[in-house]
Amino acid sequence: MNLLNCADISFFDSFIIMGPHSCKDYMPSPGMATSNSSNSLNGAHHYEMMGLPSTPMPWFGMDIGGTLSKLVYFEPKDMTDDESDSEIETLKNIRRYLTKNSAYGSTGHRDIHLQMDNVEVGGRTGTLHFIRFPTSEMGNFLELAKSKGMATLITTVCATGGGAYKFEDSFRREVNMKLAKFDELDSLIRGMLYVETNNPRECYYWANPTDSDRCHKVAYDFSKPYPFLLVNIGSGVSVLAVYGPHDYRRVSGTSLGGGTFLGLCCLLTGCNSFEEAIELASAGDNSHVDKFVKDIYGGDYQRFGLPGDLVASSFMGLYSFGQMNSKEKRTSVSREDLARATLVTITNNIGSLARMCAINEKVNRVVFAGNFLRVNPISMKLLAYAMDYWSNGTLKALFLEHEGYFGAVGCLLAFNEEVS
Ligand SMILES: Nc1ncnc2c1ncn2[C@@H]1O[C@H](COP(=O)(O)OP(=O)(O)O)[C@@H](O)[C@H]1O
Ligand SMILES: CC(C)(COP(=O)(O)O)[C@@H](O)C(=O)NCCC(=O)O
Repeated sequence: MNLLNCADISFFDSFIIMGPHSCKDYMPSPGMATSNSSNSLNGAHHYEMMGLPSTPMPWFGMDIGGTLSKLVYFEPKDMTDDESDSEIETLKNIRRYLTKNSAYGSTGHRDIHLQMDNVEVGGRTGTLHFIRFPTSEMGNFLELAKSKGMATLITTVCATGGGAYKFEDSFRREVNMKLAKFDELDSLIRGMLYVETNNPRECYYWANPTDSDRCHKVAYDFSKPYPFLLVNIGSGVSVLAVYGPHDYRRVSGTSLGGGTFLGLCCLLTGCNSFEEAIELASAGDNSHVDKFVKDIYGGDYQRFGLPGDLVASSFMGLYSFGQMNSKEKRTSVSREDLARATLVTITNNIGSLARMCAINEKVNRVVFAGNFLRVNPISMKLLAYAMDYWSNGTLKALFLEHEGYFGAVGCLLAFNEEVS
């Protein structure tokens, strides 16, 4: 298993043991570090005694998506001396382990730049930490948990995303852990509204998106958010029309999403990761691959307002007869160009769907979220331009710093509200 090495086992041990409610149910297995546990108050009991909300620490929210699992960890910072003294050693170890490291094995990462300090969750003040790992590692994660004797533990973790359903039986079977499941789109909206409210620079737009010298991010005041369209670009794409905190509809979606980009890009270029795919695309030129309106019309298609530099047909440039025949052109095109063309194709298609949905729903703000936009300014700028251009300036594309983490935050909040 790649996700974990020996040093990391404590992270996942900790995670499995210490989901919400776990202190109450926690039974240490032989050999575990529990030096203080015998004479410590358990979490739930302790908080009740202190008059604090009864959800025991640690607090995790997990969003198990089609590609990535997102884990949000709340680190309390308002602990009294009494509370600190009586905290069991395992909890201290978890906090230390999670907050001192930024990488967990070769595929687990903490996005330190996204950390949110001094936020309030469930009546407590603390820090939110943002961690992700590939969902493809989940089987190994459970395997490891089992091999560590976790099956004897009874604990509950709040979870959302398709994986909360898909892996529910495996969690119960392998580690005897219950998942408190929350709907992913409810969680997405709840988390997004919470993070946006708590981070003044969360929401932004791209000014001058087509001018590389003048293009820059500008903070956007999203304090009066409704109505808006929320386009979540994960493995696939969901489009939600949001009219209030609990009032929304899933109006559309497409299977051509972030997963499609990554899959096609790996096939076409031989790349092996999202980061590599984006790096290739950044150095590529889709005009070597796509066919433009001007390639067909010799200029603009004026009657219907299609500019000559609009892609008329994605990837078709590879097969057209210009100076070279198609076979030569195919072999002369670079991996970078193919990656760029794939990125542009997927992004434009999502932009087009978003625009149609916005018109249908009569909204003028389109918020894009999801990890497809991670380290991906090319797509953000394309979406920003497309929304603006095709709406004659009436539609605004907005983006969010915490891109793919809202579902995990939302289910953490929902769980705490439900319990307290
Ligand atoms: N490190 C990464 N590994 C894989 N995909 C990534 C990574 N970073 C960004 N992505 C992109 O994000 C998409 C997944 O987005 P996410 O919002 O996490 O969706 P899901 O919930 O379906 O996993 C991938 O399909 C890919 O396009
Ligand atoms: C099924 C999903 C909600 C799962 O969410 P994801 O893990 O992709 O973030 C999403 O992939 C989706 O909306 N797909 C598009 C399906 C469609 O409308 O064609």
